[in-house]
Formats: sequence, C-alpha cells, structure tokens
Amino acid sequence: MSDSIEIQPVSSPVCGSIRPPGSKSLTNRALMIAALADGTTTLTGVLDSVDTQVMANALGQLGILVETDFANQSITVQGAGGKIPAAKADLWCENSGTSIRFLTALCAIGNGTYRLDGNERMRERPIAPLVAALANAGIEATCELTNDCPPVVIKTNGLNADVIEVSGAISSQYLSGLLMMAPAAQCDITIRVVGELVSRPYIDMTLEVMRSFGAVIEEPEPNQFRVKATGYTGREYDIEPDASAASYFFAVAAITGGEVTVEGLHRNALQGDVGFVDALVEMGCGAKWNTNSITVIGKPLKGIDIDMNTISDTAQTLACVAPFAEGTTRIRNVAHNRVKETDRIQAVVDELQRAGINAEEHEDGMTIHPGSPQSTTIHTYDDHRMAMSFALLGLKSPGISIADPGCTSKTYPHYFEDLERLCRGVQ
Ligand SMILES: O=C(O)C1=C[C@@H](OP(=O)(O)O)[C@@H](O)[C@H](O)C1
Ligand SMILES: C=C(OP(=O)(O)O)C(=O)O
Repeated sequence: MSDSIEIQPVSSPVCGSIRPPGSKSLTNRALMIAALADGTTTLTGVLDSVDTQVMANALGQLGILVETDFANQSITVQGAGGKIPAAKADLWCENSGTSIRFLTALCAIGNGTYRLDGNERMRERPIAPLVAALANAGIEATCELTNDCPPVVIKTNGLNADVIEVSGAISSQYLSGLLMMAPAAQCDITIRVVGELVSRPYIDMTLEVMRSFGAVIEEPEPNQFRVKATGYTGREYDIEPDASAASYFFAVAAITGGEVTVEGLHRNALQGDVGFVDALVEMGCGAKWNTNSITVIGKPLKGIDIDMNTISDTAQTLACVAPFAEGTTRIRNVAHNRVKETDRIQAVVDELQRAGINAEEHEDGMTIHPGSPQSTTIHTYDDHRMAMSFALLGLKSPGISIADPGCTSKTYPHYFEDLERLCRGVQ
C-alpha cells in the first residue's frame, strides 16, 4: 500500500449500510477455546487480519490443527481436548495484545517450554501482571528482559492451582486469558481480580463465549470467578461483525448528518463497543436499534463529558467526531489507552493539533475543542485506530492525508475501500 492516502471530502450527508468484517476479539477468543475443546469447531464470519492470523499460526505451532479458509471467513479447528501437543514453541505475536495475553495463559496448561514475543511496540506493552499471576500459581513464568514486557518464557508441566489472583488495572486481557484457559486446567479454579478492572465488557464477552462452548462459571462476588474444570465442547460458532470497526461508520453518519446502518450488530451484541452508539446519541444523534442492525442518524452535535473506560477502543473515534460538535468534549478514564498500539492519548492530541484542532492532553484522557481541520498528513504510529479514526477528519475538510494506511491490516485490511464504498455509494 502507498505511503499515504488522501481522503476526499464528501459533498453531501452519507447514507448507506455496511457490514464490517468479523470481530477480532471474538475470533481470537473462539480460536483459543476451540483449540482447548474436545472435537471439531467450525468458526464462520471470522476476521482475516494480522491479529487473527498471528493467533491461528501460533495455535498451529502449538500442535493444534487449524485450517483457515479466510476467503470464506471460515476456520476449522480440531480441538486437542485441553492438551497442548507441542512441548516447545517460539510464538510470534506481532503487536496483537489479545494473542500474546491469551496464549501466555494458554501455555500454562502445556507441558514444556514456550516463548512468546512480538514487535518493537509489543516489547513495550506490559505483561508482568499476567506473568506474576502465573508465577504465583506455581508456573515458571518470566519476562525475558527487565521491563515487565514481552518476550515471555513459560516453563510448565501443567497448572495445578485452585486460586489465581491477577491485576486488571492495565488491561482486562490478562484476566480473559486466565478465564479461558481455566476449564482445561486440572481442577476447578477461582480467579480473583485484585484492584481495579478496566474494560469490563470484554470480560462479559469472554464469559459468554466460554459458556457457548460448555464452560461453567460463577461470579459469587464482583470480579471473582469460579471456573469448573469441565473442558469445552467443539461446535459451529458464528462471529459477530466487529463493533469497534463499526464505530467509524457510525461516526460518518454523525459528522456528515447522514444515516448509516451497520448490519449484523444489535443492542445485545457480545461486544461492549456497540455502546459507542449511546455516546453519539448523547452528542445529539438519533439511533435505531433493530434485531440485526443498528442505524445512526446524524443530527447537530454537542460536546459531551464522557467516561470511556469500558469502550476505550472507540475513544479515538469519538475524538475525531468531537471537533464537529458545538462545545468542548472531555474524554475520561482511558489511561489504559497509553499502553496500546501507541500512546493513544498523546498520539490523538498531537494529531488533532497537527490538523489545527485545539486539544489538551490529560493523564486519563483529553479535551477537544470545536474546529475545522486544516490540510495536513496525519501520523499514525503503526496504530490501525489512528488511521481509521483520523480518516473521518478528511471526509469533512480537504487535504487530509493518512500516513501508512496499510497499518489497518492489524484488524481491518480493507478499511479504506469499505469507507470509500460507503461514502461514495460505490458497490
Ligand atoms: O479482550 C479483548 O479482546 C480486548 C480488550 C481491550 O484491551 P484492554 O483490556 O487492554 O483495554 C481492547 O482494547 C482490545 O482491543 C481487545
Ligand atoms: C488495543 C487493541 O488491540 P490489542 O490490545 O489486541 O493489540 C485494539 O485493537 O485497539
């Protein structure tokens, strides 16, 4: 893909419908659980992107039979019944947080030595809370370097602990990984979160997918989970379209005064990020929640003060809607966004300022003032969500280019084509 892509402004409100590709979070959960299950699982509606390829490849290296048919959005997994066939593996996780966190927990139930690593940014993304949780549970788990980040080495001959404690203050993915591994452990396990838990809807998603494959989990107290060692049963499982990806299309309706329908999502979707629609409604938009689609209707926007802890992947989207609202917008409680693909608080504020928008950085978020973006090239810091959200500015003002558009391949390789199709009505 080229070095940058210039976004063409739209001349009228965007009206249309779109079905984003499958959810990254659900695809990677279903893959891990299918690998642990008894029998065969066929996944449909899966996402074909770097993050899911990395997960599928790593499971293959662990000796699980994973047959991808990405052309048909399908993957078949022969579950190994709670065993990890390979006794040794070096797993490359690129910059996929879900992959490295879920796989680290998965490796704990193996029998051998496993090393997990990723790209330069992944080596700056903390994993020590998960490593400490496993170490306290009797696994020889270490961070290879001195910065509490990957590479991680796991030496294990199975997990035999009945209580695991984990911190959830930096990422919920540590807890999700432990929860998903637990039904395959040697005994029932209580997993307790110590302190704050960010991104809670992802835990509810984890529990729901686990239950769909037969897991039995209770939450006797908030953030304390009792998981039975029942194993999982393979099945056919369909993945919802990605709700975080949908946020960009809902935002298109919001900023152009149009009407955009996203197919395949609904109020009770497994992904908490459908809650982004509520944020747009708070800003003044209309919304229709249908049984198998959600429509956002763009109306005059007003700035809001919003806690986005539970829907933090959509904070960048909201930050790129905010300049077009009347009044300031304050985004709170997303300090965990500083340790994702890039420091997403600093990067968003820097790039809004580069486009001439007045924005301030806070420890936990940002304030954005109304303004009209000026022509510039937006830096994207190898963060797919920087590229996808800042494209919105270019729909409103001429001369906005997005550097390194290929970085969307992490979760949405065809994003710019889909955006073009929606905005220009090209089929
Ligand atoms: O469990 C998941 O699928 C995810 C959890 C979130 O991470 P944190 O829990 O680190 O906020 C989110 O940002 C990420 O894109 C996907
Ligand atoms: C934070 C993200 O991904 P991950 O943590 O899975 O790398 C994301 O997709 O926005």
